Amino acid sequence: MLAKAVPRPCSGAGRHGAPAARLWSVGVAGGPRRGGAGGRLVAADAGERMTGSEAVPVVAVAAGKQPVNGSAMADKFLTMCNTWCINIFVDVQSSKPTPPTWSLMEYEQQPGRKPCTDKNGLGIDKLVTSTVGKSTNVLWHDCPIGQFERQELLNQKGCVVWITGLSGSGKSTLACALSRELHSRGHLTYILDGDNLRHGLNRDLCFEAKDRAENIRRVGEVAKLFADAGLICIASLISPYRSERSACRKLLHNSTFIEVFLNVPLEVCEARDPKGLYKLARAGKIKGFTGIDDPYEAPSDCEIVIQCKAGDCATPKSMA
Ligand SMILES: Nc1ncnc2c1ncn2[C@@H]1O[C@H](COP(=O)(O)OS(=O)(=O)O)[C@@H](OP(=O)(O)O)[C@H]1O
Ligand SMILES: Nc1ncnc2c1ncn2[C@@H]1O[C@H](COP(=O)(O)OP(=O)(O)O)[C@@H](O)[C@H]1O
Repeated sequence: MLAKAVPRPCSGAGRHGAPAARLWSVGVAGGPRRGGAGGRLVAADAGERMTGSEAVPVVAVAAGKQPVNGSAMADKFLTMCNTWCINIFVDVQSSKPTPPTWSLMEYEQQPGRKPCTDKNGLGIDKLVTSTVGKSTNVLWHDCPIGQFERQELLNQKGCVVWITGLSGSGKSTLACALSRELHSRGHLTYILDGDNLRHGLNRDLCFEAKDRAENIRRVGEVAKLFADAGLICIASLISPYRSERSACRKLLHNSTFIEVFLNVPLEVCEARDPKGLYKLARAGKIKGFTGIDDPYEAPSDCEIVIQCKAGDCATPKSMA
């Protein structure tokens, strides 16, 4: 269990006699991998400044204008970072009776990274924001618990298995079989099924080319998050366009995107037609149906091809 926050002076308090600012330093229990504060929580009104070099490695810098509760802040970070040290410096005008609420500006956790200090040495850096797509002034917030730690916890490597193929080719069936197989071997998986996602996240999209492209892009981004979470993410959607599939691949590290082409001829899919959609498409009641009057670009360089001809189709279990 994590220790409750016990306010007490931090290690650097009183050494420098810097008068202008009050400082809140919160040290969180050091962990085995990264070294740190020595396994004890310290949440202290230090009474004066302390520089990063005096403390355990500085990993966070914070500043703000509202009142803060040091213990709550420490608790919050204990929850977040219970495996190694995190120090948070909040600069306070000494005239104010209570320290301010912090707002995380920047943190660093990698050895050798430059500590966050401003020219006054208050441990406050300039905000570095960027423009990403249509979002301006956005800042990436990181957390010391990353993919590596999650993967260690789960004892597996996060990755994406991307199943592409015509409607009726067996994508969902294969995704379920694979999930079941991996689950039985103790692996955590999650399926992102095109049809299912169109009931929620992608309900605003239709089957026009630009909407399909957006559909694939979103699923790629979500799949990336699941892989980052340490899961084996199985994405199963038609994803008919090569360029969009390739863009999804680029979102992930090498070898963590496994593209599986369920190569089932249109005639076989059409003969199966479990939802009667091919029939409707042939009757002109569904426009732009993949394989009928909308393109499917077969992968040319995917990791796995599962060939399935009429009357010669492996069982989903053996495919998995
Ligand atoms: N016009 C058209 N073309 C193809 N498919 C259609 C269409 N309209 C509806 N459906 C149903 O939607 C499912 C495909 O959704 P996806 O999100 O996988 O498609 S895509 O990747 O955006 O192309 C697909 O599910 P699956 O049969 O599981 O592939 C169909 O049930
Ligand atoms: N390996 C297989 N062999 C024979 N039939 C299959 C196989 N995989 C799936 N099917 C059948 O094909 C139909 C379409 O499967 P489904 O998984 O819904 O495809 P998709 O998700 O690509 O539309 C279903 O009726 C399913 O039972």
